[in-house]
Amino acid sequence: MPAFPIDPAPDASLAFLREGYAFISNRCRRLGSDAFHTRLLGRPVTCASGAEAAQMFYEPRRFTRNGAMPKSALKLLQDEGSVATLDDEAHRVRKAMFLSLLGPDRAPEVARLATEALRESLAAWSLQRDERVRLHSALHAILCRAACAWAAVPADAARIDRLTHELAAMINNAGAFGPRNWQARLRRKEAERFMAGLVEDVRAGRRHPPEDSPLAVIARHRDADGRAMTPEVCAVEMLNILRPADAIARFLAFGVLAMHRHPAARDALRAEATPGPRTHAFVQEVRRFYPFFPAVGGKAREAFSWRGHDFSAGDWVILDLYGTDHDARLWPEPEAFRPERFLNREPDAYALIPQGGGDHAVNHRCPGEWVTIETMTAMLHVLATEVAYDVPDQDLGISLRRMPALPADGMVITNVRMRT
Ligand code: HEM
Repeated sequence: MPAFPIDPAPDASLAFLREGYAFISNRCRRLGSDAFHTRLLGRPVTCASGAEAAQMFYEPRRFTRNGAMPKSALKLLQDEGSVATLDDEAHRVRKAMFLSLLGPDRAPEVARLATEALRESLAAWSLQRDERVRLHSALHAILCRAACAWAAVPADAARIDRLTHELAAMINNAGAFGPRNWQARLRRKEAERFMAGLVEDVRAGRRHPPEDSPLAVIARHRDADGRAMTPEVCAVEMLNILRPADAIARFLAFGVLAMHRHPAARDALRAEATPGPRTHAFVQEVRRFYPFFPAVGGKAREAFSWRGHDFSAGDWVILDLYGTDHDARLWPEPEAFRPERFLNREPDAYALIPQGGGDHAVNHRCPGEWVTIETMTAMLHVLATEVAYDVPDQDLGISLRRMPALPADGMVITNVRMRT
């Protein structure tokens, strides 16, 4: 007998699309349980929510990501051979490479490049006051430029423009099936060919990026078996470093929306001459409050028990990221935007999980978390303190059915002025 309640619907796929980010937590509430059994895409699955579920899910080596995501989404978001598809020693060694590139000591460098690029754009926008700036796409282009500079990817304005569109298509169409997904995959192939060519140039001595740049590190990395990655896998990992520019741009657009909706929270940022604890707390609350990845899936690698239910090897489990970040047991009044909850408090590794949970080195938790936090902190502080702007009439609504989510009109600002 299953230990958890069973969702009475024969297949919940349509309900998942209809309810989006709230799908798992709605059912957990209704069924009075932190986990339930259902079927998605015709396959049996256990969905689980909350910090204890995250602890169960992020037990090292318990789950693989292989077979846990539809192939159409995998092809756009990670692709074969990427760090996300590896397990055990192969994963540990590849992940260590990512952590050496993206860890806390490297994050300030990315934040500095991103902030410089932002300041340049702000100065340009302030000269054309009637310009409507759609912040999500504008910030994506800015971050893409900064990420290319940092990763040692040579790119002129046209190449950055193309790359920005290719990367955006990967994210926007990951949840789509059919022609839209195929088209995005074709664009991904173009980006991959370009990256693979750069890696071949480095290996042949035709190109000399800085020793500690992502391009150089990825080109010379040796996997657990002592072999270099193929140029194709190097290209996949280069995109894994560039593509999240879109993710950070989404969180920044949400951050600007939060400053607009909560002027007192924005004033707390303004009160800090340089980004300090209040700016940090604001960034953490943006990451907790606003939706990005709804959930993450894994397939059990061996049998284990949790809360009286026996899982078998091959069982499919989905962990509710968004619902855990809105769990009232962890976050009193979870639907209130309250940066103070993070003042002088570093969150538990299984409670705040917009980028996964547990230990970065031994499981699949996002290695880009430090870069995300540091970049958001620096850029939101600039947006709060160095410029003023108007937020014209627009649809600022966020549909929890649209994955990945965004304010409906992309967060438009106008009349950008430099603050003296
Ligand atoms: C808003 C920003 C971001 C969000 C919401 C986000 C979210 C996530 C999530 C949910 C995972 C999967 C965790 C799991 O499978 O358990 C992940 C993995 C990953 N992320 Fe991020 N991410 C962000 C930024 C970044 C950045 C800036 C980078 C790199 C520059 C990055 C690179 C990766 C990589 C390489 C993985 C796979 C790690 C592995 O399998 O071990 N992400 N991210």
